[in-house]
Amino acid sequence: MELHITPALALLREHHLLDHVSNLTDFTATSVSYDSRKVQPGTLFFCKGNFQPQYLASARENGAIAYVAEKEHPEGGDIPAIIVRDEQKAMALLGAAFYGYPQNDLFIIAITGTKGKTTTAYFADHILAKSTDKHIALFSTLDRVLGNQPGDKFKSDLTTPESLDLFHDMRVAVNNGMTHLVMEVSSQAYKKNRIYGLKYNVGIFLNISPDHIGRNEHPTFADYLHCKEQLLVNSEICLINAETANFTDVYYTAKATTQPENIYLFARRGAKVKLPAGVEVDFEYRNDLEDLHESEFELAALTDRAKKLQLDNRYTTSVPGDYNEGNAVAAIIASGLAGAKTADAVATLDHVHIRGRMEMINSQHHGTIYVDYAHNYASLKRLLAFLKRQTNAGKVTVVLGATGDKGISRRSGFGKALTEEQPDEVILTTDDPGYEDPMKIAREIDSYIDHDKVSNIQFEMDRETAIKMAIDESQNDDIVVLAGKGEDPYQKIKGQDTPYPTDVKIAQDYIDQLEK
Ligand SMILES: CC(=O)N[C@H]1[C@@H](OP(=O)(O)OP(=O)(O)OC[C@H]2O[C@@H](n3ccc(=O)[nH]c3=O)[C@H](O)[C@@H]2O)O[C@H](CO)[C@@H](O)[C@@H]1O[C@H](C)C(=O)N[C@@H](C)C(=O)N[C@H](CCC(=O)O)C(=O)O
Ligand SMILES: Nc1ncnc2c1ncn2[C@@H]1O[C@H](COP(=O)(O)OP(=O)(O)OP(=O)(O)O)[C@@H](O)[C@H]1O
Repeated sequence: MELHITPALALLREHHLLDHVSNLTDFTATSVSYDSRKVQPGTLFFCKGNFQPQYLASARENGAIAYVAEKEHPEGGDIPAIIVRDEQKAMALLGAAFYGYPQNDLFIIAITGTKGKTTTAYFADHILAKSTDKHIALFSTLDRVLGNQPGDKFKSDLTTPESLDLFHDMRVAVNNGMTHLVMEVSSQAYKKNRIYGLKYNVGIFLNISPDHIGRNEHPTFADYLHCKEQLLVNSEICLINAETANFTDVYYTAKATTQPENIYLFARRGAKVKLPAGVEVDFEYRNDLEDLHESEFELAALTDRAKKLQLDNRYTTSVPGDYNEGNAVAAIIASGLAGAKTADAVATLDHVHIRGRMEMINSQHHGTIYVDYAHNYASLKRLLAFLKRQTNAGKVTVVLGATGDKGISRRSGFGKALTEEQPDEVILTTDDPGYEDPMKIAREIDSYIDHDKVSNIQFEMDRETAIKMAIDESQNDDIVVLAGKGEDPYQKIKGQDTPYPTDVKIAQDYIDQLEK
């Protein structure tokens, strides 16, 4: 891989990003990096984010051949300085060019939404693994999978990687023979222009509700919505959940750049959807059976173009929860648009397992324990509403805390969801308190709970003890929900990722100990 200065400057000019160049020489970069510690001779270095000038000095020492920045830095010495109007945009464009536009060799399904991205991504990944004979790459919050060898799979640090990492990983996937990619797209990725210029074959918009609003994330809900909608602007085919909040706004954003015949809508049968005149729902689904272990639903095409995909069928998913039916439907349709057949979905959706999403631990005498990543109002509300509908379920106990230093609105959100859904017992505990006092966070959540509706509330700041308390107090048909942490093997405390065994391990070990 390489990038010559002439096409690099032409690309930046074309996008109106080039301000000026100093110390111009003829060079070809043989590496690109935004991290001075990874610079090697021949690297084009990007000064981005919380950049410190000394990083540029050390990049030069390590052999940087030129740098891209929003202003000149004396530490750059006499190497070429490419001064741009937007560093992140420039980095994304030059990154794609350096890695030879790997996106052109992939059918890309991109997924956004406040909730359900990871679940939908795993559903689509399973369907497409079958239909493409495992030529499918996955960029998710949990894992990044670039091929089928053991070394091609690793844990993700970000939901949507930094642009240079994104295009690098796409290139590796293409070189590994992958033909399709399923990727989650976070609103931050648009905010930070990590995916500037990237186009998708199919873009899925699942839902939106207030989240990720605050310091270091989005200043307002409008900004959050705007960032999420950029996914549709960049998609050749748009697939939208007609039940999403802000639907009209979302639909017209899609329509601004996509012909209406390439915008597909789906909704649950009977859902109250408000569509603009002349716009129809293309697919509807209806639940046939839901229980605590799986969901069975029927998908039906309503419009002629939807019928052409031949996806009408009854499907079973192994991840319970009515909201996961919507996620599965999105995955089935998107995969169908990528060439998968209904049989590929039927054969795969009933054995998808996603770490930290409705992970179920069965016990003989202490009910069923669910570990679920529900960590805001929308997800906790949907989860508890689903569990409440299971008529054979006994007492429901919820163990949860809220993160410190960010997502402050989640505290009132939890209080609201608990008040509305009224579990029998709540144990407030610790969940990534950061620099805050977990007891203070717990008291704040408690202050938003209506105690006339939910009266059995306990405080136990040691999460392991809280989980054991919930299990001790449950029996037979009872349900214990361990919410918020999902599969995290750490607690974020005072800037450190403090090792934590995971909710699943604690619960499973304790059940094993109680029932051996
Ligand atoms: C606010 C934000 O987007 N921050 C991201 C950003 O940080 P940054 O650019 O400021 O980088 P930094 O780590 O402070 O360092 C500054 C620069 O100096 C460089 N450096 C640093 C040290 C050194 O010795 N030499 C050197 O060159 C670094 O490589 C970097 O280029 O770029 C980093 C990667 O280069 C990310 O890890 C970091 O994400 C932080 C950790 C983060 O938590 N981001 C969250 C908010 C996020 O993006 N989340 C979304 C999901 C949430 C959603 O759904 O919206 C996600 O996509 O994961
Ligand atoms: N469509 C949905 N609507 C509401 N809640 C959902 C939906 N899908 C999943 N959830 C809930 O949200 C939690 C997180 O799901 P998932 O990881 O699929 O979403 P995500 O969009 O990737 O989340 P995040 O951005 O927080 O990583 C699940 O554990 C579940 O409780």
